[in-house]
Amino acid sequence: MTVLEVNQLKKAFGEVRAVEDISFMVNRGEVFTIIGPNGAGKTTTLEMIEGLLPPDSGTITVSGLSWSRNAGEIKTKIGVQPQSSALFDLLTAEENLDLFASFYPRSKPVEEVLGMINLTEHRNKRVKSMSGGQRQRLAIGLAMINDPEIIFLDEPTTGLDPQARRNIWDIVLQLKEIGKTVILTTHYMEEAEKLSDRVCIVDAGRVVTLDTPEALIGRLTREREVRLSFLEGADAAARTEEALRGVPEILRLEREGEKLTLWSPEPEQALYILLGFTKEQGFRTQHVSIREMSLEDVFIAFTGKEWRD
Ligand SMILES: Nc1ncnc2c1ncn2[C@@H]1O[C@H](COP(=O)(O)OP(=O)(O)OP(=O)(O)O)[C@@H](O)[C@H]1O
Repeated sequence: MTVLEVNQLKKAFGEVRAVEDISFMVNRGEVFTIIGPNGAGKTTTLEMIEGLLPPDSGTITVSGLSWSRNAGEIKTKIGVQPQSSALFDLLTAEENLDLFASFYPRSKPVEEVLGMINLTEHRNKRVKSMSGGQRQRLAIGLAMINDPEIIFLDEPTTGLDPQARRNIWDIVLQLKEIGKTVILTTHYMEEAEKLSDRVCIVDAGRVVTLDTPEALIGRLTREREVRLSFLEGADAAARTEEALRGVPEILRLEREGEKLTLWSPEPEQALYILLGFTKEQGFRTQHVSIREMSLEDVFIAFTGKEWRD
């Protein structure tokens, strides 16, 4: 069931065409991640969906409602993670949650939210003495205080250390478990791959591709990189390289000393041929690996830009 539908959104700031044409639909209960290079239009898109910025054209439907007619109702259905700078520094975690809860006619018990964001023990800690990770968790808590259907998290893990980042992943997965829809942006590829049901890649204000991480990776060329090295050293590697030239399953070969790398659309078959030859010659191989494609390869293939991490 669709909970969010975005159709042909456009937004310009003077000469800057931040969002050219963005359309997508999000299903209930999914983690939907928007990724893209710097300035691709991700934040502008989120701000339009969140009702903070009016689009120049296009439509946004949240659970069948539109901002122009049902703004009050939409506000009860969405939760937006505030910038951690918007938290009240002198208030405790619990006081911040109480305050935000008072803005809504209906809210989730503060106790429950503290548990979900793993701040029960720190409920009486003031924001100003919290770590970056604790502040981000509190910001996510504020986004869920009105028990919304859709939760927007704009780069919730940027600048956090790996452990703090993982703690945030746990919260996202818990939200998914209880049936919430999460719209996420991130600059971390591993995060997008791990958390998302579907990933939408935007570039220059347009959707360039949208699918599950697995399907996106599967759409790339089936060529795989196979690496190995030879215990007998460079000579054995050179002789194997020579023997494999012209094998139809092997598209390309590169050698550096005792290390050999090859590219093949049928890596298992290529390895079978290669190992047949090395066995015959009495060469011993080690560090054999087939590199799998990742979301990072998808990103580079679709945007032509390196991923920044
Ligand atoms: N209020 C504004 N006034 C003028 N230009 C803006 C404004 N907000 C965004 N832009 C411009 O619109 C483009 C898209 O910006 P946006 O912040 O949506 O990109 P983003 O994909 O979120 O980028 P990042 O990954 O760097 O956060 C950029 O060129 C940006 O400079």
